[in-house]
Amino acid sequence: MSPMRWMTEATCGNARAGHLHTAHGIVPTPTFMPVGTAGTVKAMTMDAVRSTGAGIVLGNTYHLMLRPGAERVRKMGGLHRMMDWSGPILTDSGGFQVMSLGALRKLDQDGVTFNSHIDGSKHRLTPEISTDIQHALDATITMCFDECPALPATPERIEQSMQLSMRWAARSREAFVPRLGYGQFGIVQGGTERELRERSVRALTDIGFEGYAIGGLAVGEGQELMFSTLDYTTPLLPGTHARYLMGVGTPDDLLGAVERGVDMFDCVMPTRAGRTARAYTERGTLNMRNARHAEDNRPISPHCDCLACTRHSRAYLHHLFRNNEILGPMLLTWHNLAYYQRLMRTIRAAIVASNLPAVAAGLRADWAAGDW
Ligand SMILES: CNc1nc2cc3c(=O)[nH]c(N)nc3c(CC[C@H]3O[C@@H](OC)[C@H](OC)[C@@H]3OC)c2[nH]1
Ligand SMILES: [Zn+2]
Repeated sequence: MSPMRWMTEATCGNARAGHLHTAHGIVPTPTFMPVGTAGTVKAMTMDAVRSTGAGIVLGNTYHLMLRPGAERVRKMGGLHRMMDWSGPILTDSGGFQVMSLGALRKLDQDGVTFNSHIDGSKHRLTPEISTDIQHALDATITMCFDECPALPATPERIEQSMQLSMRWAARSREAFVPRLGYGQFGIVQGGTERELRERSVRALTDIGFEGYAIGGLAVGEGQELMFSTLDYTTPLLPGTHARYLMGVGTPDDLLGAVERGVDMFDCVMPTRAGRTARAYTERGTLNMRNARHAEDNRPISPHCDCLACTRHSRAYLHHLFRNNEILGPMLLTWHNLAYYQRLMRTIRAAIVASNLPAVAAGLRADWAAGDW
């Protein structure tokens, strides 16, 4: 087993197709990583997750340290064992959740003290504590402990926050226990300020990581500002390492970010939409609660091999959601994740065949065409 590394297979413009080699298997990129925040991809068995073709799933330090606790996960054999997932797991470092979930929190130069949103108990996260927790979880990919400032924010606030995150990145790297096939990703910060992004990339590449994430985006800045930030940030990152855009996004976001050189993604949209009756398809999204589906015997998508599309109809999904049946969110989450994985395979094949521009135009035309 060699150290974790990303290998290029093909490029098409700024887009890349490659493979991420890890201790828990090789993952084709571009890849979409289902969110498994508290050690479960909500409403999905891991057999269902595997059937969609997912390569990497996510866990989260913040949620798992509160419940069941990192020490208990370690005693139970680690997250892979508990989740029944032998593939790679990427865990976020918890900083983002503390800022967005933690009821009360106090940020200082050394770390964050916060009260659990579950029972109000007091906790602390620092670069060292977060890195140790991710090690106890046996995460294949560990994320640096960072601070993601809420936008809009003044350039001064973003500069202060980025500098703090870079100091925390160095401490996270110091605390990381290198193991063959395991890796740690640095997280680029700097908001939508070009000069700050450039300084953040330099700080992280001086430290050296197995991969690099672009953080601080998908926090309300909008797609145009996100894409323009990617336009000048991804080319600064080493071409030989995987690039991960955190918290993104819609199918249109994914396509545009792959075109700008991003390899890895995570987003709650397909799973959250699955629980709220929103279906993703090649022709845009559908609200399965809408009465127009009540007697529609067609599958959600004619191109989908998921259980909802091969065994059931739109009318049945409509019925399940109207009756608040548990099977509704199960089937629709499965379908949405299957759609996201199929979309990534389509995009990857286009890069390998060097015809991403034509395929991208076709995808965008279909999304705009509206339902069949
Ligand atoms: C939605 N927009 C969005 N922008 C983000 C930016 C950052 C960032 O700069 N630093 C860190 N550390 N995390 C970020 C995150 C959280 C991703 C996690 O959030 C969890 O999804 C709920 C999931 O945890 C399993 C995922 O794990 C990687 C972001 N999410
Ligand atoms: Zn389907």
